[in-house]
Amino acid sequence: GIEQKESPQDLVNALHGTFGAHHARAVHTKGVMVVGTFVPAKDARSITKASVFEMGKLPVVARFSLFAGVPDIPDTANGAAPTGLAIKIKAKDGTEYDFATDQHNGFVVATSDEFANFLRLVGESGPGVAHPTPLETFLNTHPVSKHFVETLTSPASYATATFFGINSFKWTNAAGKSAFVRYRFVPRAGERYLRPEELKTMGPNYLQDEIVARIAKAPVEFDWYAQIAEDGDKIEDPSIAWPESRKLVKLGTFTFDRLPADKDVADKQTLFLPGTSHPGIDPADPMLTFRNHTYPISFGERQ
Ligand code: HEM
Repeated sequence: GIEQKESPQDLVNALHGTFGAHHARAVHTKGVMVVGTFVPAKDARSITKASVFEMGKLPVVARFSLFAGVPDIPDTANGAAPTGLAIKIKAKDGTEYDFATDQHNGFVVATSDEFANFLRLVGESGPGVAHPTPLETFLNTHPVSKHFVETLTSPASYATATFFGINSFKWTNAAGKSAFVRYRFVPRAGERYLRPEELKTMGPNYLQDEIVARIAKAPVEFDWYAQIAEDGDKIEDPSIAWPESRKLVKLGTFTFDRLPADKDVADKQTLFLPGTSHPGIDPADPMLTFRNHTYPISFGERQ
């Protein structure tokens, strides 16, 4: 495995150090919750024995969010991207299947230790700091991270972005055959992102307001796919995307059709744990296990 110097609490502290201390999510703080259903696709069972794919239609809660750990950040600000989509499927046996994904195919760095370092550099490179800032110096020697920040996009709507699971899982089917997979959630509405000059014309809550208005008129749908790794694809390095030529297996469809009855209660009480094991589904990237230890710390601090 990969050695970790920084603990989950260190990462929560690093997030607060960069974005500010408050009693809300340490990152992806500004968000909007939606409610709906999941319907599995039949091909899912060819690659996993997970029972969630045998239960028919199931209830789902989900949350769209901006990246930054800043509660009132404008949807148009630097730090809003990459936006996130977290989903929880509530299975009939009480099991919860959770995902927390974002808009960029590939993480900004490879490990949780590097993420702590990156967050501190962002914190040291705010307005008024002389150029090159510590962050600029880092980016000039780290092409993968530089590519990440230079290729961030702003969706026209939360319903028109593709969201990526980024970290790898090992899936095992009923015959005992395993494959490494990464998730993606593809909008039925089609992808659309804003040009910088379009983004400038948008209001500070444009994403949040638009998704609420859209769902009031018609359901918002995403298809869930597993991208299947081939030999040589990086399993433990989430900063390296797998080639687009890799096979995609459709796993099912999410339909978000309303808001939760009490949105503030739902937001506060919901914790997504994206690195949980289930029969047929095992985390294969140490960052997933790390995330499962980190999110509950932030959850505890925001109760
Ligand atoms: C070492 C790496 C990471 C750390 C330390 C980290 C940390 C956190 C923390 C502390 C939260 C707040 C949890 C809560 O209060 O409920 C959070 C939320 C979130 N993270 Fe991460 N994260 C990491 C990697 C990732 C990656 C790779 C993705 C995308 C694939 C991601 C997507 C999200 C999303 C979408 C949320 C919001 C969940 C919600 O709406 O409740 N994170 N993260």
